[in-house]
Amino acid sequence: MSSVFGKPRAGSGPQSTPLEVNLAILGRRGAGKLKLTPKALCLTWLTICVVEDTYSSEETVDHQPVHLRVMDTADLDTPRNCERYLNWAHAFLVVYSVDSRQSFDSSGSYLELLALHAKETQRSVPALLLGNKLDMAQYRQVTKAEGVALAGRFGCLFFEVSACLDFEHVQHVFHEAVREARRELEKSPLTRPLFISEERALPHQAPLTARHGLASCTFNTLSTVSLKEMPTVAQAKLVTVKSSRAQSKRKAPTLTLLKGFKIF
Ligand SMILES: Nc1nc2c(ncn2[C@@H]2O[C@H](COP(=O)(O)OP(=O)(O)OP(=O)(O)O)[C@@H](O)[C@H]2O)c(=O)[nH]1
Repeated sequence: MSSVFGKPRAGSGPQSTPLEVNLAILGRRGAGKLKLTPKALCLTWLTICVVEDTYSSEETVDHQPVHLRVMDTADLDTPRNCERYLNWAHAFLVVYSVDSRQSFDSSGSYLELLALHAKETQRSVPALLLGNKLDMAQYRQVTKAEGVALAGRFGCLFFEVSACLDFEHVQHVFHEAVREARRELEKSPLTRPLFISEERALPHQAPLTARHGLASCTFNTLSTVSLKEMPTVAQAKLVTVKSSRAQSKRKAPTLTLLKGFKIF
């Protein structure tokens, strides 16, 4: 095992600045995203939950300290309000459940969305396709070959795992995601600020829904709002943002956050 969750290893001294990696987990309801988050996998992991369902931890991957943030998104059946993760993540884990054809179909929509986003922004963000619930293989609705083929179509790595039973393999996948993100960051070292944008589409851009049949996604918000309008601390103000996870799970419609502060 190349690292210990939550415990920086000997050798990752304070002199080395951790690499910051944001990882978003996408997938249909019930695919196992929450189960896959290290919070669910390892109770000793030091998690800081500031934005609902975004977790962070100090990791060591290939002897390099990494500050890893994981966003467990909560779309219902199709991609929604995507800009909150499209512009935030350095890598994506697209998850389906091997015992659910519907979740596999949704993972195709997510990969399509990511490909469109990469095309529109001219920025490639790595994605990994993950077939979860391998322990349910006797109820398979999706073959491994189909997973391999879908991943091949979008040029992403593919894994089958069981979030319930195989912690080490899941951890390996997270580390692969970090490696993929690191490769991209080395090519283009501009790191994106963690920023919660208000859900507001600019009037001159048609939403993705209209153009590509995907649910309520706009690609433009952060690139125009956060990068140009990132306020100084003195200008920071309270804003209310929607949390789809809160809406779907905890029935709380909104979260109030301090806009302008680096959250972690
Ligand atoms: N057998 C099995 N069940 C799993 C596995 N991963 C998740 N589950 C179960 O599948 C159900 C859904 O898992 P979640 O992690 O909540 O799925 P989610 O994608 O976060 O779903 P939403 O929160 O609705 O978006 C739960 O009952 C989990 O216990 C797995 O690897 N094997």
